[in-house]
Amino acid sequence: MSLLTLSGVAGGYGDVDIVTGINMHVDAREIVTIAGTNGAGKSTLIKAVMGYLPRLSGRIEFDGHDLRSLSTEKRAGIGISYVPQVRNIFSTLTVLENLQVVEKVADSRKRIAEMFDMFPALASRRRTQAGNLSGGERQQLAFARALMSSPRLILLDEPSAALSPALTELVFAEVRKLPATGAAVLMVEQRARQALAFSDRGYILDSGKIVLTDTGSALLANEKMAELYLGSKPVEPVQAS
Ligand SMILES: Nc1ncnc2c1ncn2[C@@H]1O[C@H](COP(=O)(O)OP(=O)(O)OP(=O)(O)O)[C@@H](O)[C@H]1O
Repeated sequence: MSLLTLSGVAGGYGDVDIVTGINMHVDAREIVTIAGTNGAGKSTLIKAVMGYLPRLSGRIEFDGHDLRSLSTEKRAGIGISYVPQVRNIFSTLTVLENLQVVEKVADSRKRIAEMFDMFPALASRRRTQAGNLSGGERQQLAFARALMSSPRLILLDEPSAALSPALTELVFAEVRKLPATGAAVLMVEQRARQALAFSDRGYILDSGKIVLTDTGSALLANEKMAELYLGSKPVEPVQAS
């Protein structure tokens, strides 16, 4: 049985459904990327899993729980963490305080020490106000906050948003480490080619519907679809002769 299963999910913010007929799953410790056109409903889909959609139909199950019967807080309590695209840290608090304020952590001091082991850049900046961190460090802090509760599923909404190519590499390297902590990852990413290269599987969304799903490598190998939905191939650097 999958860790997360969506069956016939539809929903939106007003009268009109933004996503429809969604069937998808995420297995334990998998990395799954949702890619697709702008406005296709990618972020809407992960908001549905966390309970942020005002209108929803269909079934969402997580580890045997019917998620729709649970509040967002209860979903967090059973092992789901969500890292939104913006406002995912408290800028006026220090790095350490950002970790200390995460609620419902069994042994907060121990877990903070583990987070500092996992993210050494944060350890050395523990007294720094989070608003003064670099973009990459902020994203690491957002991940560390999400990991404090030892989740089994982390929902990431565009972790590379607003980051330079170099910082994107760094943040993606951190994403790749998440399964080793026991968490599966369901991620929305604009830099879809890069993300699918290290994802176990992916779903391509167009106008609120899944149009294709396969392993990350198979989606990248499907040149026609990749060109259509994943943007142009990055230009290879020219070798000096
Ligand atoms: N809070 C909201 N209230 C009303 N409509 C919304 C809300 N959030 C998103 N939408 C609309 O839902 C549609 C899908 O948005 P969503 O953010 O899920 O798309 P996306 O695929 O993640 O897009 P992008 O790649 O451009 O971020 C868009 O038309 C958007 O305007």
